[in-house]
Amino acid sequence: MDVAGASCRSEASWKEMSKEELETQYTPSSWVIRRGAEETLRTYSQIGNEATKRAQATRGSLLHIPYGHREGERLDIYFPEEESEALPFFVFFHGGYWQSGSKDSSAFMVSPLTAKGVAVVVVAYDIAPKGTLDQMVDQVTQSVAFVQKRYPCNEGIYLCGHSAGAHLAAMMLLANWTKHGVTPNLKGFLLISGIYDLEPIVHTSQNAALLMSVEDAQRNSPQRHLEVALTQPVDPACHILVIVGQHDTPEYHRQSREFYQTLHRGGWKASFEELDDVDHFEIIWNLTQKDYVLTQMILKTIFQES
Ligand SMILES: N[C@@H](CC(=O)c1ccccc1NC=O)C(=O)O
Repeated sequence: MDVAGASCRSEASWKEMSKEELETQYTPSSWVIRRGAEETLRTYSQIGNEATKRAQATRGSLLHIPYGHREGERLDIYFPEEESEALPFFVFFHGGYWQSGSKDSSAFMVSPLTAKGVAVVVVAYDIAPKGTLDQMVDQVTQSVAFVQKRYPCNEGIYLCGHSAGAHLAAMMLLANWTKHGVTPNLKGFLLISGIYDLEPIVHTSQNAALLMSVEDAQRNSPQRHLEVALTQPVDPACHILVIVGQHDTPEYHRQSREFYQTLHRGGWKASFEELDDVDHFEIIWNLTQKDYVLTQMILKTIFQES
């Protein structure tokens, strides 16, 4: 199958969907299989809250640290037992369609990662309606620059995001670091159940809070920019894992697959993983478990790379 043809066909496919179908495709909780949609969303918040409380009670941390001048520009850092500044830093951007979620309920992976000597940074950004997509992307860029400036001896910065947070992490592949006066030591990207082309979202109910125009969506779509990018502002040796759950929606599968293909064609060191038998929410809440396949993949990415 010729690749250009494939991407045209799939782009046409969301454009041809009814409003209802598009809405369902961009509602991950409609596709969960083990519990109802509401129970899933409740369980997700509950596990996130509990993991965060546990992380704060059991790990050395620096909480609510400003990385910029605005009130919402804060992050939490959780440390391994043995404190050092020469650590790998795993930086997490939460999901919630750029309009829900918070750092205070997103420290899912702190326990298993800090146990292996990784510092975990959980970033807050101004969600809609307070923040626009452009502002969120700028805030996330600032947060990464902040980590590099504060920990110049870090042993690598690994950016991870979930869903809307994976979009924000992916936008860092296009960031203009010179504007921020620092080049972060980016060693890996873990993009979990993400959205890389924002245009379909404009036509869903999610846009009531986001108020994106088609131009805003296009400007903030890494899928669009990387297809035509001439330069790679991040070291091309940096490993990018594009990950999707078996029970993510077909549109989320398409977006992840196409983003991976674009990275691969662009010469990035990218891989694609579909994780068995997990939905959009379990894929993250399972990160509380040290034996979960994705926890192990993250550790392998951090420790088996030169
Ligand atoms: N309203 C969405 C919620 C959702 O997509 C979501 C919720 C928490 C964390 C991430 C999410 N998805 C993308 O950012 C749903 O019901 O599936």
